[in-house]
Amino acid sequence: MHLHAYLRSSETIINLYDGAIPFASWLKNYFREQKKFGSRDRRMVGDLCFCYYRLGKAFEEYSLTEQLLIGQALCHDKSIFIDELKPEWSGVSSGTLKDKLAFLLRENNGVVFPFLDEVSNDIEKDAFNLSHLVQPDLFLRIRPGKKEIVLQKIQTLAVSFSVEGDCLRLPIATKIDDALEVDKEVVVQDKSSQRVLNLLQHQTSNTECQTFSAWDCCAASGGKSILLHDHFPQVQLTVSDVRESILHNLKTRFSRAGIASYQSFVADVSSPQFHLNEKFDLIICDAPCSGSGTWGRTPEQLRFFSKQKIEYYSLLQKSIAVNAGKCLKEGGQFLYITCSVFVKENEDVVEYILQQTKLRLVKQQYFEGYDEKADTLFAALFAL
Ligand SMILES: C[S@@+](CC[C@H](N)C(=O)[O-])C[C@H]1O[C@@H](n2cnc3c(N)ncnc32)[C@H](O)[C@@H]1O
Repeated sequence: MHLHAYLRSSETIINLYDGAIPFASWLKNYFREQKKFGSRDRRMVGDLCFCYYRLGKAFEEYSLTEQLLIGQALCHDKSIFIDELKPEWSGVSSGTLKDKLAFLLRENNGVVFPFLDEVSNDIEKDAFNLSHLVQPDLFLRIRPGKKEIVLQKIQTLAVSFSVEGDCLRLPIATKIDDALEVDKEVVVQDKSSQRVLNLLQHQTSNTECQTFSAWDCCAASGGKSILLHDHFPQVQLTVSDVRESILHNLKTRFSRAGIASYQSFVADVSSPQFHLNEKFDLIICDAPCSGSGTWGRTPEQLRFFSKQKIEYYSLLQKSIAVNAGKCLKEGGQFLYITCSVFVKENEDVVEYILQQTKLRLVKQQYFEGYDEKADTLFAALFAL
């Protein structure tokens, strides 16, 4: 395909996509139906679209074609589109992101993240804003006892990688499924997500050899539960989620991960009718959220997320956290987690929990990923 044809195809796609499902899944389906795109075409068009979404609404007054080109200029050091169609911009390609933005935006203020006023003051806003122009990396967590075999296998992939403890960083498009046994040897888990239970570790050091009970009340497909199990294999685990279908995924993953002993149930923990007879030593409340700390991976959200939804999530998080908190044993710990950077979903929820329950705040912090091509998470540890 010709460069102009790539641009036209990307424009068609952007005009068709409505934000209802993640763009990556939508695009996969689109390409499956449109047989004319070869693998190079898919790569080129996909890249044009993703770089366009990374701009958020910062260049809205420009035409779609211009925005596609600006996306290339900002998100890549070198792009064939710039070399061929905008050679006058080539000079800025090697500058810093800030320089590039200043050159391309002229009068505009350089804000690609649309809700900076909602972002916590603990987040370095300039760096966070600019991070959306950079594609995050792929992170794997190496499971206990698997490091040697994983590192051997990873060499066969012939890709650049780095390892920090159990955290393996790879280029985003690395195909790992053929080389590694996902969930058995490694878990696909962002770097910040891998660190989030560290808040807990020193708190639970006295239970390290004893069994203790834990409830992951918004378990989804079990990312945090597998992490917890790997930190504390003696844990007596209970998992639940409002979606039965996601618990099926969890069961499949648990079976691959070798976790056989656990309880599971479906429950809407936000409901006023929610009640559980059991109490736990540890509750992990990885609440549904805007995901605003992960939009580097889903940049279409910079355009499609509506601000009213922040309030919706905040209310949901408050009711889930307060209801779940009632199931904590005296002396137990409650870990509230989101992958959001918004005050209303984090600090405000913490305040609400303190007002509405007997929980004490031990520590709260952001796990920042915006300087290192990773996600940003928030976690608050409470004790009773
Ligand atoms: C951020 S995800 C959890 C991710 C998971 N802990 C992990 O590490 O893979 C939030 C989960 O909360 C669930 N959820 C949403 N509303 C809920 C509710 N009212 N009660 C219980 N779970 C809920 C969603 O279905 C979703 O799977």
